[in-house]
Amino acid sequence: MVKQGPRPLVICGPSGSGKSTLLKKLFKEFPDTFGFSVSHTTRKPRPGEENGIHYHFVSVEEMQAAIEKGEFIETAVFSGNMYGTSKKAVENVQHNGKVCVLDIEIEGVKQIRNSERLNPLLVFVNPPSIEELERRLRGRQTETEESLQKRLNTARIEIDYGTTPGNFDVVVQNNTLTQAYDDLRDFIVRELETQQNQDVFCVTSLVSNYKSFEV
Ligand SMILES: Nc1nc2c(ncn2[C@@H]2O[C@H](COP(=O)(O)OP(=O)(O)O)[C@@H](O)[C@H]2O)c(=O)[nH]1
Ligand SMILES: Nc1ncnc2c1ncn2[C@@H]1O[C@H](COP(=O)(O)OP(=O)(O)O)[C@@H](O)[C@H]1O
Repeated sequence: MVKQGPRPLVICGPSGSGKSTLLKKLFKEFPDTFGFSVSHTTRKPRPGEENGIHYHFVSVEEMQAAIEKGEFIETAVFSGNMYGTSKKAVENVQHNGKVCVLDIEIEGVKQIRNSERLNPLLVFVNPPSIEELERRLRGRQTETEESLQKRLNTARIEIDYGTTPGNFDVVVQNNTLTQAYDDLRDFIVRELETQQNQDVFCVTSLVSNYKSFEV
C-alpha cells in the first residue's frame, strides 16, 4: 500500500442519494485527477454495468475465499449482498498517482475512518427527504419492490449517522444536482489545494483545470 500521496475520497450516502451521478460528473470534469476504487460485490449487474469497471461481480463463494485470504480493506453486507474494497483496488489507483475515490456504505466507512494508512476524506451525500429519495430510487428503475424497501429502511439509519456532526468531513445536500455538484467540487478542490500547500502531493491537473472553469 502506498502511504504518501493524496488522501482518498470516500463518498457515502443512502442508495439513490446521488453518489454515482455526482461522481460521474467529477470524473468527466477531471479525468486525469481521480480514479475509482472498483469494489467487489455479490449483487447481480444492472443493465449497463460492466465487470471490472463498475464492480468486480463475484459469487458469494469467491467473495468469502477472498476475504479469508485477507484481500480486503473493508467489507459489508448491504441489502442482502456482500460488498468490499480490496487492497488492490485502492493500490491500482494510487500507483497511478491519482486521488482514489471510494463509493461505500456506512459500515465500511466505520471500518476505515480511523485508518492512518488511508487517512480518508469523508463525504456524505444527503437527499432532500426520504420521500424524494424514494421518488428518485423508483425513477431509476433498478430495484425490485423488496430491494427498494430494504434500501429505504437502511436510508433512515444512514441519514442519522451521516448528518451527525463529526461523522463526516462534509455533508453535501443533494437538492438540485447543479448546487450539489458545485458544493462537492468546491470541497474537494479546497482540500486538495490544502494538501498541495502542505507539499503532500501535486495536483496541477486539478488546479489548472479548475481555474479554467472560473474565468
Ligand atoms: N462497504 C462497502 N460498501 C460498498 C462498496 N461498494 C459499494 N458499496 C455501497 O453499497 C451500497 C449499494 O450499492 P449498489 O448496489 O451499487 O446500489 P446503489 O447505491 O443503489 O446504486 C451503496 O451504499 C454503496 O456505496 C464496498 O466496497 N464496500
Ligand atoms: N439532484 C437530483 N435531482 C433529481 N434527481 C437526481 C438528483 N441527483 C440524482 N438524481 C437521480 O436519482 C437517481 C439516483 O441517483 P444515483 O446517482 O444512482 O444514486 P446512488 O449512486 O447514490 O445510489 C438517479 O436516477 C439520478 O439520475
